[in-house]
Amino acid sequence: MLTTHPFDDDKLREECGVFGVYGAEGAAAMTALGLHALQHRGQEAAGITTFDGKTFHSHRAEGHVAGNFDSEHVIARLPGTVAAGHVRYSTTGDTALRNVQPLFAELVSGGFAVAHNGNISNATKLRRELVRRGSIFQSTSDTETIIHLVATSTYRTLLDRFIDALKQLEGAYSLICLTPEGMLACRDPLGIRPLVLGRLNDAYILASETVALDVVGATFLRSIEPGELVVINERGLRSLRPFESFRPRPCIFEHVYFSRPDSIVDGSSVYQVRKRIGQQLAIESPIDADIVVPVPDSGTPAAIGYAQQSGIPFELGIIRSHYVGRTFIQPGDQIRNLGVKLKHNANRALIDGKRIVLIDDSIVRGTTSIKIMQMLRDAGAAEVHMRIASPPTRHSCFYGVDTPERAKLLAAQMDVERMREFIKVDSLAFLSIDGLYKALGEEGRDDAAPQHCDACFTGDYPTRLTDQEEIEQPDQLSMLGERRAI
Ligand SMILES: O=P(O)(O)OC[C@H]1O[C@H](OP(=O)(O)OP(=O)(O)O)[C@H](O)[C@@H]1O
Ligand SMILES: NC(=O)CC[C@H](N)C(=O)O
Ligand code: SF4
Ligand SMILES: [Mg+2]
Repeated sequence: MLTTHPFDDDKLREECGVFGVYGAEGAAAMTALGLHALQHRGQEAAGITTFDGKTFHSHRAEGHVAGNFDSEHVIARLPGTVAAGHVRYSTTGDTALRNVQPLFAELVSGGFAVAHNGNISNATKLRRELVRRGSIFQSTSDTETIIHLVATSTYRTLLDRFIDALKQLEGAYSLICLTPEGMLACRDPLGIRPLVLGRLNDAYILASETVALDVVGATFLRSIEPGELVVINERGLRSLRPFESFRPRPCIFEHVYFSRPDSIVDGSSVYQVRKRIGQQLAIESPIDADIVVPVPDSGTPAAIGYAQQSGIPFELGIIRSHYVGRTFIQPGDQIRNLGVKLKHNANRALIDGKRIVLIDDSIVRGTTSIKIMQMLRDAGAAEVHMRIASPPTRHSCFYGVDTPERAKLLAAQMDVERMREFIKVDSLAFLSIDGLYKALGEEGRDDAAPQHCDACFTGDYPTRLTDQEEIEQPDQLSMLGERRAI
């Protein structure tokens, strides 16, 4: 099976990606392309469901989009002008075929397929109640609770049932659903996870990120607003606001790490924001050095910004192999420990004798930093000053990002000085939380009403975390899988 990250389990990984097409010939092939552009968001599994006006068709598999959706006969088995697709990194429920999305069920209203990016923070509680009332779950995914809530709602129309279901959810969800009555897509009331709308001739396209619109040649229309529900059918697109309105709290980490730099997220170019983050970092934590070196890939735009602001030359002092992770082998511990060395290599000719400013976007467990640091010393670096383009990651994410448990987050265990000693760098500094908001065009963080979710930095979770509050009863979690932890 083709998967990524076999060498670095337990890291802060990506999340999930969703893609939808309404009203285009070859909707499945288009969805495969869209998912390919979203592959960085989830590499455990991929799936596409289509509707041909009468019947739903589905293909779901573990592994990457390429390899599962690149053959003509797979696409030929997915006819229809309407499609929804998903790439997955699990947050609730194990990595098994039964949890691969889109999930599908036959309801009283006909077929219902759902693709979900996010995580429902009261899924265990909802599931327990549903099971008690007779629901028979087919998966261990939080996403399946949505299907059962729609199925068991006492409202008459499918739309009202769907809204009734959404109102019972807590946490983060960008959803694309296929029904015989059309496509339903929505963002949770705080807009924690992204979702954008595009147009390709007469078709509507929905995607987690604008890069997926670009790949099929669609025009970006706008972001789906936090709390917005769109219904797309043969009469066109209708926008509804089923929730009371809140101040949006979109995920700030999309800008730091998750989204592709060529995407526009909530109106901002990810690349430009990352460059501004680097500039801000240079203002906050200057240092005398010979070269600025990024930890590729995601440290690169911030390093460009740091170099431009400080006037210190930018150099590719570390080269990343793009083939690591694309392997058929799941290695044992001994090989796993070689991981970052296989992935990154010091560009010795450049490093030898130099004072280096090393830029990465984040430190999670510290695995990357420790190995890169050793590599730079071995290559003859005179000094290494590490600058991190985000505040210390001290808390787990419960909104669709597969973070390690809190005990494994380096910054949850140590203060910055101890981290510096642990990583063995000459100096270490993180971007301030206000600096991060400044890079996003704000004056700073509005502590009274924060403009983003930034809980992994601040611990300020914007929703209730019902399942976490009840975690003392471990038998509940055993239903949903093993991976959640505080
Ligand atoms: O402290 P750690 O646990 O090592 O995790 C942090 C590292 O993980 C991410 O990179 P990753 O290698 O996943 O992907 P990238 O190539 O997109 O930067 C992130 O950009 C950091 O480099
Ligand atoms: N990372 C995600 O958005 C995952 C979606 C869903 N919670 C799942 O585990 O399948
Ligand atoms: S906790 Fe962090 S990664 Fe998770 S949604 Fe909030 S900002 Fe994003
Ligand atoms: Mg990295």
